[in-house]
Amino acid sequence: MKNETAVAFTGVTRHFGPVRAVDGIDLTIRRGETVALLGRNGAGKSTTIGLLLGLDEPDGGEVRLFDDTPARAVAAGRTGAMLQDGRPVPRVTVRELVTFVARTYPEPLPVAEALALAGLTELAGRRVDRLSGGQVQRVRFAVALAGNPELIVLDEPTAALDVEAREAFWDSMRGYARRGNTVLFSTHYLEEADAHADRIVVIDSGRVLADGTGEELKRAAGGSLVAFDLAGGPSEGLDLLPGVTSLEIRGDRARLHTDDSDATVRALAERDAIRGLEVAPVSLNDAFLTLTARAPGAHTRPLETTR
Ligand SMILES: Nc1ncnc2c1ncn2[C@@H]1O[C@H](COP(=O)(O)OP(=O)(O)OP(=O)(O)O)[C@@H](O)[C@H]1O
Repeated sequence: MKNETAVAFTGVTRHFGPVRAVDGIDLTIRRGETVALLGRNGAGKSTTIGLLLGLDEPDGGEVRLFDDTPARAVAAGRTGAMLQDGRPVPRVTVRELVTFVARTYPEPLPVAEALALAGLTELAGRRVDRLSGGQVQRVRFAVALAGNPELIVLDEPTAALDVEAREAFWDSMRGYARRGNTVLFSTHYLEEADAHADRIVVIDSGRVLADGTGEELKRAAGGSLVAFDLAGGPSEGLDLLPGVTSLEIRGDRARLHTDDSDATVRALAERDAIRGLEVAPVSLNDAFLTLTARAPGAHTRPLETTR
């Protein structure tokens, strides 16, 4: 039977002196999934990606790509990558560059197809050093696709792109994913992770804090936010109301995180504490902050590992 696992991290660690850049990561990505690696600066995303691509070796644990070593999977063209480095662009045309790279792989994608997937057909004859930032990023995407990889790894692919270029980029990425391929991308942008990934893996301090869909993450971080005016009333006991997971008082306004907003609102109504009542689902932004705020030093259990 065909192995359904594209990426497998088992107990992977990578320390740089006292810095635990990757601190015991277990992660499995199935073929065909689009996964976002979400974390703030220094969370360990790039180190994780470097280990995944065999650019660096773990101190402990094991990384497997398609049940093989990362180095062999990359050399065979099964994995393509777009990393953060800003190499100077050569004075060749887009088509020449992609053709050159494609020839280094055993079973490359036809160049016209790589160009089309990256949205570069019209720009194929243009010199690479005469392109805009967004266009250069698409060239880098085409280069990553050249070997016809089953898995593509993108380290903050849309950093420094404007909204339009970003949308164009994600369109290309989805086109590639729709062919049944696997995508792993890292980002600081919560909205991007939610909009473009089937699954979000939140990492902080080199550990997986949460793993699930955007919806699951929001639920795990406390499903809804219920806010109301205290209007001089007491705040004691609010944190003990049904469903409430945390309480925050800002001036005269109370904000309750709850995983059962109906029960919380009923209890507030009984206390006659519903002035200026507002009930909203937790935004992914709030969920992310809640998750990472729990992080410092603590060995937080992954909140949702359902696969
Ligand atoms: N070669 C290295 N030598 C020493 N420390 C390193 C090295 N590479 C990474 N680190 C440290 O490991 C931690 C994780 O870094 P990493 O680059 O993986 O984070 P990141 O999540 O990719 O951050 P960013 O979003 O800023 O790119 C950081 O504290 C970083 O300073």
